Parts: sequence; C-alpha cells; structure tokens
Amino acid sequence: MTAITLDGVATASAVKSELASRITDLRANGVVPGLGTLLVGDDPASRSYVAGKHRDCAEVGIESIRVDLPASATTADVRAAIRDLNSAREVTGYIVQLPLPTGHDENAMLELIDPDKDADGLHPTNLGRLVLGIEGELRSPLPCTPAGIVEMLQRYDVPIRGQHVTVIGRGLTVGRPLGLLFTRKGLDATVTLTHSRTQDLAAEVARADIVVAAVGVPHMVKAEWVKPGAAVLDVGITRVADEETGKGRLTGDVDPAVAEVAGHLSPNPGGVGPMTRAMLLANVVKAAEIKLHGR
Ligand SMILES: Nc1nc2c(c(=O)[nH]1)N[C@@H](CN(C=O)c1ccc(C(=O)N[C@@H](CCC(=O)O)C(=O)O)cc1)CN2
Repeated sequence: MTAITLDGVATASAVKSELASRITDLRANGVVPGLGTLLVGDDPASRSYVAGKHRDCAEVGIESIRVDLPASATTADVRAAIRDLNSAREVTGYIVQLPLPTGHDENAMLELIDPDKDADGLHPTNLGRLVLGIEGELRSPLPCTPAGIVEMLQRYDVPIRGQHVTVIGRGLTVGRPLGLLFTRKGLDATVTLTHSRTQDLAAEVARADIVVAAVGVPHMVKAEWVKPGAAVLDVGITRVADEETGKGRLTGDVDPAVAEVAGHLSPNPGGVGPMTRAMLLANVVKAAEIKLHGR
C-alpha cells in the first residue's frame, strides 16, 4: 500500500481562494482586514515563517503590518509593542511569533493580547472557550495548526468521528489544543495525548486511526508502529545536515517507510505547515467579519 498524500500546499491554496471573495466583500463594506505580526529576535525559522505570513496576506488581499524587535528587546519593549498592536486601528488581528527568545514569559505576553484581535487563538480567553466547548456566536478563533489539521482531514474525507487519535507532543500551539479540538462535540474523536514521559509510545501509536506527530525528533514514528490504513500527519520539523551534500535540509517526525503502511500521510514539508498559514488567514478574515457584523 502507498499512502494517499494529504497535500497541504494544494489544500491551503483552495482555502485561500475561498477566502478571497470574503475579503472582497469586507473591503466593499469598508473593512480592510489587517494582520499584524510581532517577531522578537533573529531566529531564522521564525523569520521565515513571519515572512511567509506576509506573503500570504499580499496574495489574498489582507494588509499586513510587521513589527520586528531585536533579540536585545526587554519584556517592557515587548509589552509596549503588544499594547501598540492592541490599539492600532489598521490591525484587525495579530500574532506574537513563538517561541520568544529565552527570558521572555510567553504565557504572560499572550495574556496581554486583546482577545478580539488574537489571530492565533492562543489568548487564555480563547483557549478557555475551546476548553468550555463554546460554539456559535462566541466561538473563539482556533489555534492555526490544529485547525489546519482538522480542515485537511475533512477535505480528504478522512473519518474523524469515533476514531482513535494519538497525538505525540503536548505543546501549546499543536498538541494541547488539538486534543481539545478533536474531542469537541461534532468531531467526536477519542484522543490520547502523549509526551516525553509516555511509557509505551509505540503501543499508543499502534491503536490509532489518526496519528499526529509534533515533537521535532527526526523520523521518530516508525512504520512498524503504525496501524495499516491509519492517517499520519507529520508536524514536527527539524533542520538536519544532508549526509551527502552537508547542506541543511528539513526532516519531519515520521519515517518515510510509514508511507507503505499508512492510508493517508501528510508530508513534511508541504503538509500541515501551509495549512497553518492558511488557517491564520481564515482567522483574520473571521475577526474582520465580526468587526463588520458584530458577534
Ligand atoms: N504565534 C505562533 N507561533 C508559532 C506557530 C503558530 O501557529 N503561531 N506555529 C509554528 C510556526 N509556524 C507558524 O508560525 C509555521 C511553521 C511551519 C510553516 C510551514 O509552512 N512550513 C513549511 C516548511 C517551511 C520551511 O521551509 O522552513 C512546510 O511545512 O511546508 C508555517 C508556519 C511555531 N510558532
């Protein structure tokens, strides 16, 4: 068996096309969606992700406002930048790019974001609404990677209801919110959230219909662990030196041999990453629509 590829580039492109008409409507009604980004320091990966977010905005007609602070920025500087983004009229939603450099308290900074402008769904109020299972008008923006994973599975008609999902990694942007999202009413999966202290990871993966690997350990998920036909989403990414050329290349958490066992496989790069970016745009558009129509 060779797995069906969950193509994040093509799926993100479809999402972006669908957003374009909503953005046109917003603009016609005098609301210009604007995404702000706050980047602190000079981590090359974060720089590249932020640059990608601005390119995406330009592609779909969202304005983008970039605030970059040097690695020497103090917590007071970061607070001031967040305060400015909260009050900037042209910013309808924004993100604080994570991770922040060592020495900054990420949770404290996320808490300063105006929840109505939280394009990442990572403010405690918005995460709280996810925990509370609030639906309808008060439903909060969803964290982008979890939202992108679910969107991609649904667009490929991969069953979720009643399925067993094993998530590897309990981080803030992927594992923890993803567990909440999959168990939400309407999605109705059963989730095992695993982490570095999980005793028998292979066994937890083996019983999963859907596996999400988000740890950043190259090729950690082995083909022998995976139930034949399972959907496997490779989220963690590590830059390693190519053995032949010595040049840097990107490697996911999933061993390539998994493609021979899985039913669906999202590659890395080219899978969940582009969906993360597309879901950010969707959150910005949704926030702008709320600004126009109210909740
Ligand atoms: N405030 C946030 N910080 C971080 C988030 C987040 O959702 N909000 N997630 C990640 C980084 N991230 C977005 O910020 C992100 C990661 C990867 C990609 C992506 O498109 N990856 C490409 C490969 C990129 C490359 O060549 O390096 C792919 O998978 O094809 C987009 C966004 C942590 N921080």
